[in-house]
Amino acid sequence: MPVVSHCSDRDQTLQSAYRFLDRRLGQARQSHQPQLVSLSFDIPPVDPLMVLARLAPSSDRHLYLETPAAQRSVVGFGAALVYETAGARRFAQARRFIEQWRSKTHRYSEAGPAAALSGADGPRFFCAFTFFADSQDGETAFPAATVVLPQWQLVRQGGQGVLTLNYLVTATSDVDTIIDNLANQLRAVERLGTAPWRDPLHPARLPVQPVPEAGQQFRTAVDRALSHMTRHPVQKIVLAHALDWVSTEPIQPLAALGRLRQRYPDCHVFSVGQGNGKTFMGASPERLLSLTQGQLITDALAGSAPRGGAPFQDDYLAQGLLHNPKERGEHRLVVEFLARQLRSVGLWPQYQPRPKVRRLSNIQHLHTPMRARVPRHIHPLHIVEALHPTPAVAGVPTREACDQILRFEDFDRGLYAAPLGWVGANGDSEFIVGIRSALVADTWVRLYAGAGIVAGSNPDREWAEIKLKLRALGESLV
Ligand SMILES: C=C(O[C@H]1C=CC=C(C(=O)O)[C@@H]1O)C(=O)O
Repeated sequence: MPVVSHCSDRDQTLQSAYRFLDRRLGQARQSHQPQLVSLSFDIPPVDPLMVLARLAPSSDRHLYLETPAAQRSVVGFGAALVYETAGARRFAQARRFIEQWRSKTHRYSEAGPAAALSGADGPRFFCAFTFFADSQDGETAFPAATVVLPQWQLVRQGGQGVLTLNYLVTATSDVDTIIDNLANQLRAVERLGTAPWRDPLHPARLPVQPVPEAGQQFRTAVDRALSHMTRHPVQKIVLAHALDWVSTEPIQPLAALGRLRQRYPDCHVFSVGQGNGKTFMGASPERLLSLTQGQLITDALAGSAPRGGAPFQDDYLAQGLLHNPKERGEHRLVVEFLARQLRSVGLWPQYQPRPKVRRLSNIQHLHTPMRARVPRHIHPLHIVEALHPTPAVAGVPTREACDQILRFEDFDRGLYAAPLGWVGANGDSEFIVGIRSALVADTWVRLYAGAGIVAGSNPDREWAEIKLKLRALGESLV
């Protein structure tokens, strides 16, 4: 994948981008094969929500992923390539699709050397997987595996921004039009400035949110799961609850994302949509995989306690969490699973023997970050496949726990608790687990929350945890 030229003056750059595209057009005509191009340019570090608000047509596919505390974001819209599949081989098929195109991409980069070094330029293949390999009832409208190479992709890392145009040049492509569109987009991005996006129409209101019903159904499911565990060798089942709710006014996904990133700056705020009016969004504390220049980090996150009203209460609850054998056991199952799965793909995970407490605005969790060096020949999706679903969202053993989830839950998980992220041109990659999430379609919303059930779990306390999670999300949506 050769990278061509670096020059500073924009007009000059557009001219050389023109010549570059014209050569690809010649190749497409000669070979009768479409040529995938990816052109990257330095831009100011624009706010990704501003991009979604001002530049992305609502009928376009999009993916947005931001970690506010790290000042890192990626947003993409439109589609140069789309691949959808389902079934047990979906990760392998997605991997093959990405590799087939990644190796053939013609790259042009006017982004500076820092962008190249940090992998901010070049194509990023966005991926969304559902929890189960085959969708259960189709109501969530997302295929079991989707790979999209967005037409427009904006990466922000600290004070640096890069715009990338991905485009499939065919024998009938018009290079003048492509360059005009590119020049317009670059101008539009520069006009956005770097001020943070604020929703002018829908400022945060008082927390009016859907009130979860009494939870009898969930508590009964917990009872049944506990009774199943006494009779079968299943150590943990993560049961989730879906709360459907119709608002009096349409939900504004952008305003909700703005509130989520303000309230959960340490989390990974995300949104994905296919341009059909349904948006899956949330703020997940759980990173499935972050791969930067061969260094992998994954989060073991399981075991929860509420936040206290004052620092001393917070510390008291955190100490209780750290010394609670049930919560520690639940956490240990995740650590052991991740370590085993990483080893199964040839990696050597490093981690501290004792978890830390990770505090979010509304809840605290036991957390063990795990690291490993990843050789170049191991594909990020190979690791994603080995790790999904972790016992933080499924249970132990995985297969049996998933069977019980299908028995006890009465809704399709869709993208909830499943891997969502991207694979970059240089092998870097990032995937989060889509928890603390909601599916939004105009006035309709489905909120998801789950809790790990192990021997000793108390149905009332698990329901309290579910309510806490649902309320936090519901408050951000309206
Ligand atoms: C499945 C969810 O959370 C998981 C992640 C962290 C802590 C969890 C817990 O303590 O139960 C859950 O395993 C969810 O929030 O929907």
